[in-house]
Amino acid sequence: MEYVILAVAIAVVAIGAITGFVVSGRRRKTLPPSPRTPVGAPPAEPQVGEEAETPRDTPTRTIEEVDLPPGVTAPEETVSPEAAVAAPPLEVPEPTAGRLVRLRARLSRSQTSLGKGLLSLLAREHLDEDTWEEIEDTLLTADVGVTPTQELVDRLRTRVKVLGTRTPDELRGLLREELVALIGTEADRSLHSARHSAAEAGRPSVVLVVGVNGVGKTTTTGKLARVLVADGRSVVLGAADTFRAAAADQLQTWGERVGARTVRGPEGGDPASVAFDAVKEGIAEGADTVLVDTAGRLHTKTGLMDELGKVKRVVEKHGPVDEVLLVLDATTGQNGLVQARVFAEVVDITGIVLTKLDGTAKGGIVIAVQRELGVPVKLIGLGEGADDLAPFEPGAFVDALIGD
Ligand SMILES: Nc1nc2c(ncn2[C@@H]2O[C@H](COP(=O)(O)OP(=O)(O)OP(=O)(O)O)[C@@H](O)[C@H]2O)c(=O)[nH]1
Repeated sequence: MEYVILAVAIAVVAIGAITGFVVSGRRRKTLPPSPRTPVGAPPAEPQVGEEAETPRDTPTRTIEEVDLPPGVTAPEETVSPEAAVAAPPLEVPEPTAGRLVRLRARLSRSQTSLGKGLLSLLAREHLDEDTWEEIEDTLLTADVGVTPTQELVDRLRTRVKVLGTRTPDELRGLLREELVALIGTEADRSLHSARHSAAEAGRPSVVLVVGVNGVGKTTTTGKLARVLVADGRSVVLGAADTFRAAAADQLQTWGERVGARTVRGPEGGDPASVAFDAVKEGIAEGADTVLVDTAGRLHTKTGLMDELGKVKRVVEKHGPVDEVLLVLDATTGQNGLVQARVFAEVVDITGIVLTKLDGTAKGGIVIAVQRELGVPVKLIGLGEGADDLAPFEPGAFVDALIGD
């Protein structure tokens, strides 16, 4: 019996010893001591379980740059840590109502030459032929245009005669009425920027922004996004100016400031396809308005003008374009009218944006360009600031010119 107990005890001890050896052997295999490489010796082969070193010759990639393995899709709501930290707070643009009144001082050059010039001439005691000619010259110099100038002078002559003696207030009232009538109060100057009804698939309004190089198209598109956001619209921007490298970045920056997504394409890519994609994105997002900035083009270059027609046709595959805004630089005078004519032959212009009215004494271009195209001025640019684009109101504009 004692032998049996002894044999069992020996067997237990032997099994324990064998098991302990195997486990510790496994541990050793799992965590081998990291071999130190002697100086000058070739680097040792990496061992199983060692941390792989970052290769020194390849730049570090961010998480966005690393492709997912096939079959794995990225989660929808992934926000990169950088975006979460760096995203600047969204700006709240100023309301658009009364913007022109706020910016009236910016028309100072036109105020002095057109508004004050006319008032002081009309205030002369004797309104002889020479004075009427001076009035005419003042209007022509301010780019009012020949026919509208003639109409205005004829009406003023008649009314001043009827009036007899004139006080400064009466004169101001008279001039105001006639200038407002010349600009016109009947036209619809609102921008079609609301979503279409469910009957029209609830698609967004589409606004194309066109014009020659450097008139301020891209900045106007950016400012217009702010105008629309200020009025409660949601906006998608289309950077179809693939011609000028910086234009898409510029537009995207404008958009980011007010939370509007910018759809862009490769540099030098097909503008029509960017415009098409922007509208598609606007539909997918359920946006109110899609604003498409197009490349500046010389109105004398037939190929580029044809391309603009194509942009419009391609966008129309989603449905009719609601607005085509022609941006004109008010400081270019008669040249602006020539541009307007050529653009109107290629696309149906629905509204005019006159930029840089702060830098000219030729505020009369508002009247001339409307006459030229038979299309209303809808917005005016009065400076380089983000909220220096104002919806155009004839009464407020004339008040700014002649003082109220
Ligand atoms: N003073 C003043 N400057 C303006 C106004 N609108 C635009 N600008 C300036 O005009 C310059 C040209 O503007 P952009 O928007 O780059 O012109 P663009 O028409 O897009 O140019 P392209 O892409 O070359 O066709 C910029 O310096 C703007 O700040 C305005 O109402 N007043």
